[in-house]
Amino acid sequence: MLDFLRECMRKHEPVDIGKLAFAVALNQMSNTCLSQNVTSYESDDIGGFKTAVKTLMEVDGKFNIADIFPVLKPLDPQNIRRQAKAAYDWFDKVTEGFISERLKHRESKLPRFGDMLDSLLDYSLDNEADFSLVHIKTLLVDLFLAGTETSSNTTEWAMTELLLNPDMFSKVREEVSAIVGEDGKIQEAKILDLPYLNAVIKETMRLHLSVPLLVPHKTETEVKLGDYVVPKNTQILVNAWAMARDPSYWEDPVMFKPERFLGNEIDYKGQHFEFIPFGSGRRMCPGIPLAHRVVSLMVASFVYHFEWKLPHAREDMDMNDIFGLTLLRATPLVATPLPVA
Ligand code: HEM
Repeated sequence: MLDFLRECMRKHEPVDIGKLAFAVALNQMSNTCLSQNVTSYESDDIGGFKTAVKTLMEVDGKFNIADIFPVLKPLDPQNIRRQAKAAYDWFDKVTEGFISERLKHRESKLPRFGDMLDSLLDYSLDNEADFSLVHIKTLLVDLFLAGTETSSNTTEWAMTELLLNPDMFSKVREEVSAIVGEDGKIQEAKILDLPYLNAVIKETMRLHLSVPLLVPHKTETEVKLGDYVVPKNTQILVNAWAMARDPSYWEDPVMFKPERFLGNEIDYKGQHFEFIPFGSGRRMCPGIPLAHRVVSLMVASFVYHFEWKLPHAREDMDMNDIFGLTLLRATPLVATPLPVA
């Protein structure tokens, strides 16, 4: 990532920060699962991944009239099922390719990668009836979907706020400088110990909640909640976005103020219900440690290694978002990296 940004700096080329963060988050995930990069920033549409993820986040977040009138289901009047199917088919094909490539590699008796895919295949060999290649494929697709746009989107919003607030940008840089080793590299192991950076990430997740209504849940039994009785099989949407802006919990709720997270214990691990960007309870996000690390490292790297020039005045920054399962910036954040003075 840094080499690419230095090249852009040399050529005075602007960078689509969200797209770059998406490519980095995707490769980070593919390296964990498959020990390989699956894309690069230059590749068109991030090798097809970006469109597939975007389509699924858009259609999964749409109000589907067929949920209210099931008789309409076969007609798919909003084209939701057809679009989702095309994107899932694309993902299935790509993921099947990764798995069959690995199976060939294992047959050839070359050294193992020892990564997540190898572990899943080992487990599947011993438990084929319960855990087949289809399960592995589904799990990989889930991880690629759940762990890419969420992380890149949070990074893009954090950078948007920092570029709009130069004092905050400088504070983050100053803090990160303290954990740069003699080789000039940010020491990853120390990245989570930076209180101000941490506060910036939390405040970004509060104000620009990546998954505003969390993932839809369904009651397995009838549930009593206060004075309400929720029948079995009801679809539940939790408006975490509204909770994170509720003025009875937050002072100046629509202002970006990382300081609100300094000197207190409020975090996103599902115990502070006014702030649940990763959900809460049994089905909350299992990717929190990874997400926190990846987003922190990207933001720290962008801020520490470069100055950034926007193509417009700060006041002209478009702060609108597009609603879907994830809350994306309506206008991609584009800026040109410059050398640090
Ligand atoms: C900033 C980044 C991320 C955000 C904001 C985020 C947010 C969420 C949210 C809100 C949910 C639904 C929770 C609920 O409905 O109660 C979820 C589920 C999930 N997330 Fe994340 N996530 C992020 C990154 C990741 C990463 C990096 C991974 C992969 C390692 C991941 C894997 C998952 C999975 C597998 C689920 C489904 C869990 C289940 O249904 O049991 N997420 N995430």
